[in-house]
Amino acid sequence: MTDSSSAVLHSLTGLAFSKGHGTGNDFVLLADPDDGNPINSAAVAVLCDRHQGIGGDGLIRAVRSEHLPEGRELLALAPEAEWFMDYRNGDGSVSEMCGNGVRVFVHFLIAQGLVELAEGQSLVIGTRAGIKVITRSDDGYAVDMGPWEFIYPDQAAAKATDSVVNVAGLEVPRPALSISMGNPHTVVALAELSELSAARLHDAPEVEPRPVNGTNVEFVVPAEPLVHKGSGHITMRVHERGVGETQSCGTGACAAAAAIRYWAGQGAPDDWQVNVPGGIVNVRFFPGPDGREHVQLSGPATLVASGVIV
Ligand SMILES: N[C@@H](CCC[C@H](N)C(=O)O)C(=O)O
Repeated sequence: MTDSSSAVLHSLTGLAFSKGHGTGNDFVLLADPDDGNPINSAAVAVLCDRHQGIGGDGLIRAVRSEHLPEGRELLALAPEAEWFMDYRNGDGSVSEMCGNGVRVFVHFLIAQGLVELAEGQSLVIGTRAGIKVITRSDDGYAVDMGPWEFIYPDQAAAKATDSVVNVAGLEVPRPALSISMGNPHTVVALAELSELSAARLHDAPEVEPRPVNGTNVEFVVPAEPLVHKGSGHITMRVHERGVGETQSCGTGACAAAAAIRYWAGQGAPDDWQVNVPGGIVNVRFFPGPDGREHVQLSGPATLVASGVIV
């Protein structure tokens, strides 16, 4: 352990944490209702380190919205959004949104006794991508992720793709489509599962043009046939901004389904099953209460451990 990471860990002695995941996308979870332990990026990186810390793709701090400037803005719109998901990537960088994280966050709030939520009930929470409504079901949580958007709407409308991605393991650059789910994504469709396995996602793929704040990159293979029993089926791997390859990415699954559905054209289904290395998540497109098309993400949430930094 380096002197600096050991000093960072030492400064966190006594901090209680939990560890959880959603389809293998794993998080360190901290309950900090009154913002008594604001955490900096160095501490996040040490806690998320898989060899010298607890290990996780990201860190989620549960804090009351009233304590953060971005939370207070949301409270003005939705006073019921008491809890804010303060999400960081494993390298310490801040992201606007995490789709798997939001389910695990709500599961953690319930386990900590900070909220009560029975099956069929919904909770409104704050995130850096706005308020989200989460409904508990018998096997997990369904989240209204809000509308999806093209990052480059003019190019997407004109050419159906707007970017080019180079990744180790695949010989030629691939066309791609960049989609925002509150956070940025660039989706590449591949023809074969063998190509999906060949892609080497240890290092970040090169994306041109690169969205200003970077991007998460999804590689997707549509099933053959694409639609089975009324749902679209796709298989996905992802390289996450600020993390590397992960077992799953909820916002990435939404962006991937949106891109494949857009490319499939009229008649493409609203329901999608997205197979990721860590399991399955489901995506549904539906008319939102604001008149725009919204995306619902559903899947499991699991807590695996709790402990204290020594
Ligand atoms: N794994 C998350 C996305 C986490 C944030 C992402 N790495 C970013 O920087 O935008 C998900 O499940 O959505």
